[in-house]
Amino acid sequence: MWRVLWTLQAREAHGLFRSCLRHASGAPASGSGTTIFALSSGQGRCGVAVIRTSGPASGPALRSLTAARDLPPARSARLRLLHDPRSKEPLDRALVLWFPGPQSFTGEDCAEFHVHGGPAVVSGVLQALGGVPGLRPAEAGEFTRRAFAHGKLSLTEVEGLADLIHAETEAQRRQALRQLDGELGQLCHNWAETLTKALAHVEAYIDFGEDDNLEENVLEQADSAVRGLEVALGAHLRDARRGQRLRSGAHVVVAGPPNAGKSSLVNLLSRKPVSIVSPEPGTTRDVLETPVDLAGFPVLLSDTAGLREGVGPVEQEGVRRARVSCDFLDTVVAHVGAQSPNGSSQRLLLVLNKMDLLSSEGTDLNPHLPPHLLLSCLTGEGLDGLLEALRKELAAVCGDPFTGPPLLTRARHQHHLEGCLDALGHYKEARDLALAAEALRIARGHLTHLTGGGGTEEILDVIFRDFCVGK
Ligand SMILES: Nc1nc2c(ncn2[C@@H]2O[C@H](COP(=O)(O)OP(=O)(O)OP(=O)(O)O)[C@@H](O)[C@H]2O)c(=O)[nH]1
Repeated sequence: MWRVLWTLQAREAHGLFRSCLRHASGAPASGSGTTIFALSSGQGRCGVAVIRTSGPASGPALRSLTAARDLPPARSARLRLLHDPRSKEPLDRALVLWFPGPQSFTGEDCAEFHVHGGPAVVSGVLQALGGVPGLRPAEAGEFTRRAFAHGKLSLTEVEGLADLIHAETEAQRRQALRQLDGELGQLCHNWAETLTKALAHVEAYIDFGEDDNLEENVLEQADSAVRGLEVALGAHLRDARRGQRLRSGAHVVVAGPPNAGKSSLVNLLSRKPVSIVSPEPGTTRDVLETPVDLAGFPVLLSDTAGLREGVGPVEQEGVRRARVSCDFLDTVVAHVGAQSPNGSSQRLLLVLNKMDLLSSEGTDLNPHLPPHLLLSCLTGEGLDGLLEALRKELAAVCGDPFTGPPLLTRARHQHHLEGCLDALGHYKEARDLALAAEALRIARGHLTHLTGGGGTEEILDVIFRDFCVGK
């Protein structure tokens, strides 16, 4: 009796999860409603431009522009002459594709027109589509929103897709792709299933506590599942800000004494003349920031004024700003020169520049220096070693998207995991089983919300705002 009860609950939970996904955006669950169209490739002159449609009038639109009675075979490219259905004006010779729903990106009937990428061709085809009854231009992110509404993507996958479109470095791309592949969503789904089982155990005990047919130790099994989940959530929350840093970029500050070669290093790492380099000490007076891709990680690199005392008010202000930069959270400080920057509690890489000026025996190096790297900005010697050391520091600060577990990439994820953990705490403290079961339901609700179930319109609006028209 107990096993049957559990199976039903697990199925119900799964069905509920899928229907929450469908209803979360308020969009229709089937291919009814309007048909949208947009240029899905980038703006501007290009070899090939892709125009997509999604919705029930996709088939009629495709037939109309190709002046054909039949649609091309599903998911197979065909070369067709496109016409404006109203003026009969030929527009282009293009590849067309037909994706009948639900086996399409959005889950609806979709068509694609791969046209030559000249602005006149693109605008001609868009105008022709605008003249087909039932079609209207798509809004930003509307294709993806429809995919979400039809359960084709979970919310974490939608976020992964948005991140992939915006990814500028290899590590960002890797993290986004993993999220788009559903790793984070799957993890949450597994955790939610663990809670569904634990909840089923508790409810079974409430209903059939004294029943001989009830499996033994059901409450202990629920307790042990909750303990395991607490450990797993705790581990992810300890890493919580890494994934967010990987999305937004880590901060690397180059600090040190005047004339050490800080600006030379910033220019070398960013491969552009960001800062003025001069033999005169005290050249850099302010904090100069530039975004760079360091070993695949997105980084905001800061050049700073040389740290020294007894200088005029302007340079003193520069020194103060340099120290403030070093004190930012999540900062890696590449300190060029022999002393540690005062007051910095951040991760520190000590780099000794101008190694080309050292004697070949290295006898002019202080033997009591802490661990350091040698570099010459002039010759480039030691640069590979510095980049590798920075890669390791950044992987520690941002998480490693190549080998590590799926990262939490948004404050929203952190919020729901904290809420889930909090509810598990209430479960343990609950004085009766009904309250314990309710705490498990709340905990599971947080995980469901994380992947998009029961999401509110406002959250969806924020997430879909990241998309461009045509995606
Ligand atoms: N020989 C040698 N000279 C270097 C090297 N790196 C930088 N320099 C020179 O050192 C001088 C100072 O370089 P900067 O990069 O302006 O030094 P800085 O630390 O930014 O200086 P401040 O603005 O005073 O803080 C310049 O003349 C550079 O050409 C190096 O590796 N070897």
